[in-house]
Amino acid sequence: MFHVKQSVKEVNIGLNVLEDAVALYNKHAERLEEYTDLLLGWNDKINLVSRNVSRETLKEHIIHSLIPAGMGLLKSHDRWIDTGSGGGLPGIPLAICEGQKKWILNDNVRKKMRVAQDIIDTMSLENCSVAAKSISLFDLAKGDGIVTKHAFKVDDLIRLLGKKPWQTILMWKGAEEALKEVKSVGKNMNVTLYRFEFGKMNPFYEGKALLLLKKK
Ligand SMILES: C[S@@+](CC[C@H](N)C(=O)[O-])C[C@H]1O[C@@H](n2cnc3c(N)ncnc32)[C@H](O)[C@@H]1O
Repeated sequence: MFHVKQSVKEVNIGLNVLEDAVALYNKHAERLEEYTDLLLGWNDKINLVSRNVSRETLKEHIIHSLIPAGMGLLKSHDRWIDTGSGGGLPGIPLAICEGQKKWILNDNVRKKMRVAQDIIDTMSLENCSVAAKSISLFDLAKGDGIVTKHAFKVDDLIRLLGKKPWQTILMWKGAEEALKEVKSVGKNMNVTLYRFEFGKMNPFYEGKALLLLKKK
């Protein structure tokens, strides 16, 4: 069968973007560290992030979650669904730092969403709620944007969304897997890959990227 290749706009993202995310972290450090404490406490009981994750690595995950805020990529929607959220990444850090927007954490594992709800209640995060079900069963509204960090293959997520009125999907992914996976998606969307080029001093980000899908 003849396949027309999905065209992908590739953009290299420099260190200034990481510096912006670190500055955003520092601005909200107290609340983000409160979240870190709660997540570390729960992670001993339920596997939310990798077992025995250090506080330092968790800080990297949180800064990683904040990167699109500094890039202005969240401006397009007032409500975002974080699907495959697990322990609340990237949704909870974004809800803390982007307080004027609404955030819904979604995961199909109920016990993870019970933890997320407990964190939301403990922190009184009023712009954040949970939906414990498969994203395929979530009632997506027309103006909703979707964020998802290392949770789905591109075509799986698009298949799970089916005929829902999605417009923007922002995925935290490995750059090469993203390029491979995006080949099989339809031509009815604009695709941009933002590669993190933060240098050897920041090995956590090596090979990582943000993939932005926008329906035409
Ligand atoms: C690898 S974890 C990623 C967690 C988090 N985003 C992070 O970066 O730490 C993937 C998550 O996707 C969830 N998941 C898998 N299929 C799903 C579906 N159909 N709907 C919602 N969540 C799903 C899993 O339960 C799991 O918690």
